[in-house]
Amino acid sequence: MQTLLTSTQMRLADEFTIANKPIASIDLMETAARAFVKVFLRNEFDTNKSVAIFCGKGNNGGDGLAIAHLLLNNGYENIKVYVINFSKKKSADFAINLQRLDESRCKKVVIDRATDFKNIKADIIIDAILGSGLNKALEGEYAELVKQINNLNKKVYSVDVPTGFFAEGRLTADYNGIVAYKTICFQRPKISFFFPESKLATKSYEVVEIGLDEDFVQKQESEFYLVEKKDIEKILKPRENFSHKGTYGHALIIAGNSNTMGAALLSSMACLHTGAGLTTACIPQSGLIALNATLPEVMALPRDEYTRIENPTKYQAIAIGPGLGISAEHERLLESLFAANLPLIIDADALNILSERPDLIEKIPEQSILTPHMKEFDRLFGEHSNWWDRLQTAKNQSVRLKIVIVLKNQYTFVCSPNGKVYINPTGNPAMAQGGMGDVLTGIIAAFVAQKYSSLNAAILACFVHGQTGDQLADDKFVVTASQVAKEISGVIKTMVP
Ligand SMILES: NC(=O)C1=CN([C@@H]2O[C@H](COP(=O)(O)OP(=O)(O)OC[C@H]3O[C@@H](n4cnc5c(N)ncnc54)[C@H](O)[C@@H]3O)[C@@H](O)[C@H]2O)[C@@H](O)CC1
Repeated sequence: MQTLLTSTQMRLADEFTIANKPIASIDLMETAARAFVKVFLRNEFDTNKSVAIFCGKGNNGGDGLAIAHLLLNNGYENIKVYVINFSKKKSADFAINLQRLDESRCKKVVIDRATDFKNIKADIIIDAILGSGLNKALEGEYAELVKQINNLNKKVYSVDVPTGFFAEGRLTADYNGIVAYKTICFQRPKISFFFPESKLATKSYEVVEIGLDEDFVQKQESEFYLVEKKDIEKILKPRENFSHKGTYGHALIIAGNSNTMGAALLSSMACLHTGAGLTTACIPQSGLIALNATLPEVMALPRDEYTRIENPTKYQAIAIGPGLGISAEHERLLESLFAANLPLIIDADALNILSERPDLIEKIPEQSILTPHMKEFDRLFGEHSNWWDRLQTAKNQSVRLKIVIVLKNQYTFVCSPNGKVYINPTGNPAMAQGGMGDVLTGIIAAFVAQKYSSLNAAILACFVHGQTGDQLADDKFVVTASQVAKEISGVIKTMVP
């Protein structure tokens, strides 16, 4: 897992590296600039293009000056640096790089006021005005300057973070910072990049290594971790010799209704392909033919309004909710499962039932896994106007109720009872289609059945679900839920030790 750091922690990592490694602060800045330029050159290899580099007077601006130098050395002839002189304060490394620039042949313009700034003819803009040192929203001259830069409608590359964008914390819809085409950020992605609001600030981002002390970075106390493929490979267990269906657990999927039987089929299909030893679908009579015709390996437990799950302990995982329908009978069924006090996987309509019965939320069995999307989450725990606040609530509720909350989005947040948030990096917009959540629920159920802990099951499921979608999206505009369910086993195979 990559530990994600706040801006303050990044500054500490910077100081620690300078104090403990044989590297001076100005050389660390040079390394960062070089790493930026490497990516920039890969994206914009045409040295005939003209580049305008806007530099503030802090270290972000210092990076910009070093980048100007490097681009000149890499054959870009048409480079112009705009020094934003709105404050007297300047950082020491900015001052060193400004002197270096003054000794070079690079063109430089000093901007004392936003109105000094006239039409810029450059093909590309590099934004190094303010970086992670941002301490308040842009206003006055900075806000005006940024507005003018955005109005140029040029391709903007931001250094480390778009000017005006908070690297962590609440993001509001009235964002007035730089709108970047790409942000090339240092050592770790910014926590804010995982929130949907970040699309107002940058279309994409790429992280570059700048030589900060990795051990120090990794050991920082953090609430946010980014899951990596190597973590998944470490958690996944191979199928053992002499094992049998009993080894891999029995999953029960309580799902489907007359008009939403597909949800039960998708969930069961995903559970099957993720390796549960046995899968039983608890569905209404009306779905039996469909189930038997499409998923012969899955057993049926026909459901009517009086159904209770007799002997729930015979299942190693019980998931409830996909396409279930909301009714008094289903409410009673959920309540009876809670009474058995076994961890459950709770999705879709089971979540909607809970949002109508706040008293039941208090009775969710510990170690259960809830898989809400944004709307389901807000129905359960209250309206939120931004993702930062929503995630804080998810974190707090996970700790309070001792449950795992899988808050679904392009980057899904897995909130654990230990207060940590594990961010899933896989998945893509081609997967934005009905049924995808049902598949995720089936995958989680299969991992729980195979005796992974609730947290690991959720982390594994989100990763392989997204990874399967990513592989399918390589040559597809849209990826359907059943395609993901069917391919999942092949993807897991590539990651099992
Ligand atoms: N690990 C690190 O921390 C490294 C950081 N580097 C660069 O250093 C940057 C951070 O540099 P600094 O801490 O000098 O800060 P910045 O260069 O981001 O900002 C400079 C100063 O602007 C002022 N300011 C903040 N918000 C403002 C606002 N809304 N309006 C007007 N002024 C405002 C603050 O006084 C701040 O110190 C990073 O983003 C990165 O580009 C790199 O040089 C190398 C390593």
